[in-house]
Amino acid sequence: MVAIGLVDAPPAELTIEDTAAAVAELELIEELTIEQIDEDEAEAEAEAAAAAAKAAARKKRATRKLPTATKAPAASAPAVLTISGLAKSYGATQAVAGIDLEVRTGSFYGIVGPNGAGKTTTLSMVTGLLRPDAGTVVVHDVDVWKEPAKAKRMTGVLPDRLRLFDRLTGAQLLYYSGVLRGLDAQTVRTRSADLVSAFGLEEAINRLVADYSAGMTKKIALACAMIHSPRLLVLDEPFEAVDPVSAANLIEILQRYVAAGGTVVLSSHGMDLIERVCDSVAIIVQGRVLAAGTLDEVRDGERLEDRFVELAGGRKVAEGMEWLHSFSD
Ligand SMILES: Nc1ncnc2c1ncn2[C@@H]1O[C@H](COP(=O)(O)OP(=O)(O)OP(=O)(O)O)[C@@H](O)[C@H]1O
Repeated sequence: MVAIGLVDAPPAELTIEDTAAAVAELELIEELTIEQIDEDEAEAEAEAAAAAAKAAARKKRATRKLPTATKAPAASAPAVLTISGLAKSYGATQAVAGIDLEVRTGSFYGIVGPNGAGKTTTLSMVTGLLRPDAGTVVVHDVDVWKEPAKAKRMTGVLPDRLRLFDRLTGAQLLYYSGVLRGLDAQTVRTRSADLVSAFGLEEAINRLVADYSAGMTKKIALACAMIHSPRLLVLDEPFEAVDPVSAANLIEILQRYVAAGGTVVLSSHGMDLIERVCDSVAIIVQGRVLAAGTLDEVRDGERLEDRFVELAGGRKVAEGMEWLHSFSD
């Protein structure tokens, strides 16, 4: 092997073969260097393209017109619901790890969070269905866990796992819910008729609730939660399994209720829906509130979904699972 440096100043005894070998080696090195440069350039280009794409996405997000947020109640509006230091563990699982929230009268308040974030556990403690390990819940100056009966009269609840007396017909269930809340029979009948028509349950109302579809069950449960015209409605996933027309009806009913001074707290995975109807929102992740306030404060110039994904730890890149594409039949 001939040293490359010798090519520049070939000694007198250098043979033609040696010179040819040195030139070939030089050419090879040049080729490799060009390849390396090409690779580096490609890498730099890819990096620049990725940075440009990110910047463009950021610019697009910044210039994209966000859905207009509904006006939140004034900061001076009285609180209808105050949650302080709420915590709950199931054995070793800490479901709710010290939640503080304030919901003002006349607010349409959305609670969002990934699966298992602690939303249902929180709402169950708020509505007197699950005793907290620590913390307090106050509804209109009434401590839910000190005076549960009084607090429950002011609250309408749509729990997550619907446990209804489903061997009753829809009409019987509504009647039962009304009289249980202290309404007289005539008032229950009048309100039942309004609710049945608002939810489009006319055809089903005399059938057993056990035979209802998932969406119909949700609607009758919602009607039961509203029949005593509570000050506060706490609804866990109210739109899950509900068709778009019924959902639009329901939103209108809830918006009118809020406009008249009622307050709605609902959990949902539908970011667009929350953005469209709620004036305030809390993002709960791993049992803690990571952001809460008016919709504009929380989304901070981004879409709520982007903000949510950011706070919830970003998207996971799906790797592996190649077996899913091998189609075993
Ligand atoms: N009855 C229970 N026993 C034991 N662990 C529970 C129970 N209920 C909830 N958990 C746990 O508590 C955590 C919070 O659950 P929770 O149902 O409150 O979450 P979530 O935010 O409502 O979820 P999702 O969006 O999936 O409905 C999860 O880790 C869940 O596994």
